[in-house]
Amino acid sequence: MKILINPDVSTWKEELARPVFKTKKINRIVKPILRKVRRNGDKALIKYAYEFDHVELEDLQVDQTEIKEAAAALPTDLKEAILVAKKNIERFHAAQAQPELVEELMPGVVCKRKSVPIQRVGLYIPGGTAPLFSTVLMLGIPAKLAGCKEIVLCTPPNEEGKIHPAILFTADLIGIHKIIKSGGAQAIAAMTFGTETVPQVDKIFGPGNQFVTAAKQLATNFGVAIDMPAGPSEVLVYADDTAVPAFVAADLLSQAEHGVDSQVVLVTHSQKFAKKVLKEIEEQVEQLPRKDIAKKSLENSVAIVLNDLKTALELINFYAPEHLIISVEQEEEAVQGIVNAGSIFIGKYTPESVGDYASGTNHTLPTYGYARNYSGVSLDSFVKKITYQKLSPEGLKNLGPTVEVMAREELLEAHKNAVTVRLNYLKKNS
Ligand SMILES: NC(=O)c1ccc[n+]([C@@H]2O[C@H](COP(=O)([O-])OP(=O)(O)OC[C@H]3O[C@@H](n4cnc5c(N)ncnc54)[C@H](O)[C@@H]3O)[C@@H](O)[C@H]2O)c1
Ligand SMILES: N[C@H](CO)Cc1c[nH]c[nH+]1
Ligand SMILES: [Zn+2]
Repeated sequence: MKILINPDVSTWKEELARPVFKTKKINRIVKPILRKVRRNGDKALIKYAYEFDHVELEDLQVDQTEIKEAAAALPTDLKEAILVAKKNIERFHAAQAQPELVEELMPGVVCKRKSVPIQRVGLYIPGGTAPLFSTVLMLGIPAKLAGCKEIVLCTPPNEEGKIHPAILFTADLIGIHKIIKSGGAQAIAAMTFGTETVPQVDKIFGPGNQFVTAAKQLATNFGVAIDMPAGPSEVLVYADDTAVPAFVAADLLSQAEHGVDSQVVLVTHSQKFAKKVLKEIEEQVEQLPRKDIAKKSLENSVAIVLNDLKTALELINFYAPEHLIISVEQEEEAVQGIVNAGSIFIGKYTPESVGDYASGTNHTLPTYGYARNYSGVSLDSFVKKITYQKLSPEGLKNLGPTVEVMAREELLEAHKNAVTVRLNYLKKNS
């Protein structure tokens, strides 16, 4: 991890570039996968499980016995932890529900807006290098709260053709019963087109590696919606001398261990502090089971020393991190100055990992700088908002002339007539 001192604004883009494969290169791999799954359905999923997950699958769907065995295999403390996390996530997401909106805008003109669940949703749970059962909570809970009718979950199997028991236990706890042993771009393709075993869905959710993220983006060409591009994890820590270097190092490593393509950034005001953090990282990383992954992603990472809060805020908003930790004396000013971030962790006692698991917020968040224009997953992501309007005869008399004039000016006579025939009818019959 290199240290940069007051880099010029013109260099920020290059210095903070995320370590991504070129879209063209990734699409060359992913497009044929989509095509083959569309054409060959389950057969293609089985073939790709062999090629990428090194397993010969007989059945793609997890059966009830596997789910029961999973519950029995989990230690009690883990089950209890999952229940605590579930409670917080459920409460925070249930509180996001918006009541039906009704407004009478003119006498007799009533408009409404109501949230309606997206009927068929697909949840992708990463499982390549770590079994992210916490993501089952993050996606399954809002899907259930929203009232989605059909929920399918896809996740890659291990080399024995099994899914991690914590994923199965959590899915069962939430009430998701269609669990498919398929990962990567092929799983996204299956939920996009449907196969013999995997139902076609209306919207696909979930983070994943670059193949998954690219497949999700391509899937939108085939009528399916996606939550957002949620790719390799990242964190930016903004810390001054009041922060604890050991805490900051631990936070940076917590996201660096996700994948070799993760990126972590430290923004601070003194080179001395940056050096202390780097020294801590060097020591702490050696203790990690995933140190090889973490070390690789540290190569993509950077510590930036900037003179003042204003420049720091400019850089953070430019980078638009997935996760932002703020551990500085001018905490409130810093928090208020942020306009681009997926989720913000405030103060030295708020590690990013609480949000990953159990604080209640959602951990499926926009990466690659998409925090500039996307929100993280929430209850809202699982609903559509339908609007309604109803006019009484009085309402039509009040509003009709306005519409007639506007339609006339747009040269759309049929639009105007739809109002005029009714107004004439009302005149004749009143
Ligand atoms: N942004 C977020 O909210 C968020 C949340 C959790 C995790 N993540 C990220 O999710 C990612 C999880 O990645 P992962 O790899 O561990 O699991 P994954 O489940 O996303 O991907 C594993 C699958 O990738 C496919 N694959 C692997 N190599 C391939 C190749 N060469 N060609 C084609 N397909 C290939 C295989 O099908 C495999 O099953 C990490 O990058 C992590 O940072 C992000
Ligand atoms: N940090 C990831 C989101 O970028 C989520 C996660 C799951 N488990 C641990 N972390
Ligand atoms: Zn994490």
